[in-house]
Amino acid sequence: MINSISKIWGFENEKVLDYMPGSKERMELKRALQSLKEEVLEIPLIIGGKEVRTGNMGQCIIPHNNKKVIARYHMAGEAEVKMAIQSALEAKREWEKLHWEHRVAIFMKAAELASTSWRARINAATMLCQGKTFIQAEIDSACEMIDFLRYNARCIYEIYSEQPMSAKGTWNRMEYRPLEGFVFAVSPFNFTAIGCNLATAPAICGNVVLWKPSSDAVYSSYMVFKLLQEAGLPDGVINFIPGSGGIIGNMVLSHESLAGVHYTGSTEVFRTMWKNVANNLDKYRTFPRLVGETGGKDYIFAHNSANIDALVASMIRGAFEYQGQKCSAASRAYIPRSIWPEVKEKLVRDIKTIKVGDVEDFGNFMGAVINQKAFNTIKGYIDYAKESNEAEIIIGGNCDDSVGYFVEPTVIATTNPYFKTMVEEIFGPVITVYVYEDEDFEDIIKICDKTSPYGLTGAIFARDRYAIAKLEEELTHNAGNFYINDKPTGAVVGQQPFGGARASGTNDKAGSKYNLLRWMSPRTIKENLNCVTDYRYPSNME
Ligand SMILES: NC(=O)c1ccc[n+]([C@@H]2O[C@H](COP(=O)([O-])OP(=O)(O)OC[C@H]3O[C@@H](n4cnc5c(N)ncnc54)[C@H](O)[C@@H]3O)[C@@H](O)[C@H]2O)c1
Ligand SMILES: N[C@@H](CCC=O)C(=O)O
Repeated sequence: MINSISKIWGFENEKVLDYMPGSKERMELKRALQSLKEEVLEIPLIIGGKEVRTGNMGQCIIPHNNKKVIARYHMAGEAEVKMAIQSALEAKREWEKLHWEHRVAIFMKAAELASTSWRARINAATMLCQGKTFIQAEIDSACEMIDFLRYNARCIYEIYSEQPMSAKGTWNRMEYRPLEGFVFAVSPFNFTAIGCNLATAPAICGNVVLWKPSSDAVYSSYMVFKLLQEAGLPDGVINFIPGSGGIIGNMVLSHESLAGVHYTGSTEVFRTMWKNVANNLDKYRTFPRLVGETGGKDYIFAHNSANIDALVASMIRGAFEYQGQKCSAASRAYIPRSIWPEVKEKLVRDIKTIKVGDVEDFGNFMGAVINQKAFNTIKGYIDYAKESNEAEIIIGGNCDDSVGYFVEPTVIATTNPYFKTMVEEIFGPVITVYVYEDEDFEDIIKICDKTSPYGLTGAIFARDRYAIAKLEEELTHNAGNFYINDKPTGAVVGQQPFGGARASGTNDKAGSKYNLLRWMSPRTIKENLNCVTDYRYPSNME
């Protein structure tokens, strides 16, 4: 329908299903888990819609059952990267001309599939591949992914509807062109939804994409890719190229047609990519857009007026859900001395009840961490605290990688507000508490602000409104997502646009208009309806 302007109506977040015993969703999920484990999948690259096999293989294992291989995947090398760029640029010709309604319809269809017939399979894949409990998979690979797809469609409609004013005798229009070239989407292991959004947000704007998923999330990312194909994504619009980040990154970032990087992952890798782009700057046809959402050292700051039960529940959920492997995870806390004894007692009492184990047992609150490297890093931080005379382990601290990469939920208390585990991102189930004297409240806010280089999420707990106002004002720049009397995790698409600044990234707010605008290059078109036919001004006329 070329001669129409379609409206995309309101947006509602996908409902989080509760998986009660005996429920339909629980039975479907159990069946999907069983069926996925029965085969060892062989995952090809997908370039121009065709399966490509290189024979250079990686493997996908289950984090909580680390001898169990669920897939082997082919890794891209130089030839495949070249092929993927060529196929993307070929697909671009038709894709960018396709009327936006047809483009958007594909992603709305993908959301519908993810909400219905694909829900159990993608959630099961996320549980096995990334070690998520059913509820953590549900909020990620079902709800957040569906929300990203639907909300982006809605935002496209709103952006395209924004048109400039026109003075009498002229007609001004804004055309929201896709970028010239291709976009490189590079995703982290920890959210299936983020991988989907990194690849599809530029594509919904009319761009073509090379998608390199994390080696620890190839399995679930491949399922997402198959879902997009079923939804009707044309060949070559997104090309799926798992493999080594360094090898693929170096080749892609030095290509003249690189138009943008859509990245989520560690700060260190984003810095490497940015430097790589800077070194290649003279080659590019256009300045590439660099969008990167990176690490965090997220905090909970309590005032002595805080509701202690709410504080404790948020510390536990914020620090230990998905084993602390969220960029938003609470990993440092500032607690006033006057309430610490009660906070500590309740924290220890509740953490003792946390069940850690195989995520297929729906009674477990936590599973294993993603891989051996992460296990070793997290254990290293815990060992460091155990050996320090500035810290003590309040609860937890044991690690066991014999069956899966299990780390107990761990609370460290330190006497040094700049202790290593108060500063560095750990990305595991470890939170460090600094107990401050109540009268030092204002000084400690300043310390909280400058302790870590990151600026992603932060949560404050207080009932005193002056304290809330003070914290909100003083901590303006150290969190892009700031929570009052809530945990610092669990942002919802359309409700709390997500992202942070400082070392946490470019803060382009994933799943929002701000992000989508980065994948568009607007063209302003002025048409004169009443042409000037004489160069002279009226005052020049004799
Ligand atoms: N701010 C956010 O929204 C957000 C969300 C999720 C995760 N994260 C961050 O991601 C990190 C955890 O994820 P991870 O362990 O998968 O991150 P990572 O940095 O190890 O990897 C991210 C991606 O970069 C790729 N990569 C590695 N080297 C590369 C190179 N030289 N060139 C191009 N690509 C390269 C990896 O293969 C992977 O696909 C944490 O730091 C976390 O805070 C941030
Ligand atoms: N958006 C997610 C975190 C994504 C990073 O890992 C949250 O708000 O918890």
